[in-house]
Amino acid sequence: MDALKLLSRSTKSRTRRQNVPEVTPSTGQSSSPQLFATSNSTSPRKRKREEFVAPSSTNPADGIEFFAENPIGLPGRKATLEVRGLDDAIHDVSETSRRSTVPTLPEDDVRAILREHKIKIVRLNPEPVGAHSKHSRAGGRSGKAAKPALYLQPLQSFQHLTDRYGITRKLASNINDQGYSKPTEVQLSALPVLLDESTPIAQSSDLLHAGAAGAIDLLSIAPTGSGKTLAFMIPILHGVLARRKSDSSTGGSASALILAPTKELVNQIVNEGRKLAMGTGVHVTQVRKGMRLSLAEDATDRQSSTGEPGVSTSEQPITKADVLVSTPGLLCSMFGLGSSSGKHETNDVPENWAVIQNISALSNVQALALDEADVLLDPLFREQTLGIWNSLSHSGLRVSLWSATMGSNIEELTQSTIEARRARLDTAPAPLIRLVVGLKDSAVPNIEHRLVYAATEQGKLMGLRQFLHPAASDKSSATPLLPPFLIFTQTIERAVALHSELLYDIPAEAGGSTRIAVLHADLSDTARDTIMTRFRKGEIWVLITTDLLARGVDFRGVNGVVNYDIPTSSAAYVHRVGRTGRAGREGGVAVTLYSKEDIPYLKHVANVVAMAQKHSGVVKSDSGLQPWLIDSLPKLGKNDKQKFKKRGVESRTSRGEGSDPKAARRARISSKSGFLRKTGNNRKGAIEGSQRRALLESVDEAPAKDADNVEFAGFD
Ligand SMILES: Nc1ncnc2c1ncn2[C@@H]1O[C@H](COP(=O)(O)OP(=O)(O)OP(=O)(O)O)[C@@H](O)[C@H]1O
Repeated sequence: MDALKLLSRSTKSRTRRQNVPEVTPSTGQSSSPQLFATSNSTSPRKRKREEFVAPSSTNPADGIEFFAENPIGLPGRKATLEVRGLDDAIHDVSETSRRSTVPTLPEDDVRAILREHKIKIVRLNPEPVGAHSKHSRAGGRSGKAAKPALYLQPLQSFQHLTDRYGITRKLASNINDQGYSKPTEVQLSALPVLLDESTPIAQSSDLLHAGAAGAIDLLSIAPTGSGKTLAFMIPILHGVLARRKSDSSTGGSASALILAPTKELVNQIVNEGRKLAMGTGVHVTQVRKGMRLSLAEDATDRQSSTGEPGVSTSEQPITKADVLVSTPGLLCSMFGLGSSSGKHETNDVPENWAVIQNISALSNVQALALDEADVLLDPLFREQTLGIWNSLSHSGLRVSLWSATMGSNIEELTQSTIEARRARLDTAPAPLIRLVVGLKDSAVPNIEHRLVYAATEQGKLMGLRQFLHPAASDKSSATPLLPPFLIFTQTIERAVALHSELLYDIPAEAGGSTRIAVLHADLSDTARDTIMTRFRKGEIWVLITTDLLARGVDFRGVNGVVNYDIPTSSAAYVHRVGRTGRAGREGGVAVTLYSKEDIPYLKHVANVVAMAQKHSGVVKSDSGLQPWLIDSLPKLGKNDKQKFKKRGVESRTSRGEGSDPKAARRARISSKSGFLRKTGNNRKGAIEGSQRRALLESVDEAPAKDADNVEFAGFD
């Protein structure tokens, strides 16, 4: 059954659909956006009859009832909590009466909920001894001692955002309008950490000393597609509104900054932010070249004398921005931040950076969120990201880092950056919290992984074509790879080559070559935007790309991901395949094609797949991952691993063409075999040779033929 033909069918042809599921991941909503809620969660301990019964003891099969309100009600609590929270004017409600509407769960229940959802929260930096003395230190890097877990009240329902955390009515109704009914794991745990001013950590002595209860720094590691954007966007918008209310003098200048590694992701964050901020008066602004920003009032005088770039001048219109969203590169070029020392490879704070200059337009930034933080702090972006971070001069700056994968080196770098900045600015320490949802560095459990051995490059191409046009005789029980899907290659050149190979594979009646596109960093911004829009609209069915789209980009309806070239690290695999199976949707398929050349590098992928299968409890016979395979795959040494992470399979790069031209030729994406290519080249050479000869002969004859007609042009 050809899935592409099937998609292009008109209403007349309704035959033979038996192989294709009626409901694919691209259609409709998932039943639950939560990844780890089990169907038979029970109350963690027996209770006395009159005692408050935690929602976790209700039948979770009832979906959202898992977090249903206490039906019995305790004295002073409302028995039921309708959606009325969204209609109440929150600011009229006193703190006490607000809190009284939301039951507080006993610690045992909190533990049970966090355990069930596989959430672990710890404080990384120890609480300073004698925090009341002005210069007490936060303790720098964490010691090796085990960190005790923190058990904070989870966000049981989005309605509690107003009732418990004082989110404005408009912001709450915007969340409601997005159709989010139940918080995902990262939301139910991170939102209270970031919003609640009454938690034990928020009340810790160092924070009270800083006069900033509720302010913490956060490292959040949660699976792909688990709703991290909402988890950092709500506190950011809430913070902007709260600051506006308490201090109108800095109005108009950005008080929050979100950094993300790619333009596509920045675009997406801005869209999400704008939907949430609608009607609140908060401006979520994407940084663009040549943009002029307004300043915090206290910085205006300074700026007018220095003529700092990127900020407002009398000739330029000012762009209003409360929340700025940007890639690090764009922001650096806007403010002329940079270094002459080349890429920053170590984990230290860049002392020699041309940094540590105060940027007036960013002097009011009090919240910094790093989305895909491990990439932003990877050597490629590290210098720019740390430069921006260190240039934010507000003493109350709080930072949150978000990703599905984060190594211990990123944790250490975060801690040392926070500590160095604190020492430089002489600010009070704040708790640094680490929140982990699920298993660190693992793929989401709700997608089906397949490893397919294709022997050679041509085998990979044939394998891919098989997915595009599965034979009618293929009775395999495997979930078919239905469009729309993404194909990842190692380099831009390979993406372009694969695109031209597959361009005419989709039948004309299905839309032909318009259904397939390639997206990479060499395209213009407009072309990239157009392709993204067409893919989101469903006009493009197969999108070939590089790792540019591996991170953060949310295409709700993507049914599958094909790793045409093997990803260069386990984190890269986790993120690539995480483009499907988002928000708990079932049915996404991740196929990794590998050739003989890939075998030395396959182990990291095989390990992630094995782990995902173990945790989902589903091992399909056609997954291509037999236990013997994992055992027999070679393990890469540290140096080779780093080299592979940086360059990928060398024969697929331009460097490989120089070092091993034969291997590079073999690695070329082409459906023709080496023999056919050689014969073709010989024939082409012969034709060119005969054309050249014919041309020479005609040139020799020409003067004789045309001698009579030629004008005399004088002697040279
Ligand atoms: N509470 C919720 N209920 C249902 N859907 C949600 C909820 N929160 C977020 N989503 C949806 O989940 C999808 C993934 O969200 P998001 O892009 O924020 O994930 P992410 O964790 O940032 O993923 P990645 O690690 O790939 O960047 C989006 O389509 C979003 O609209």
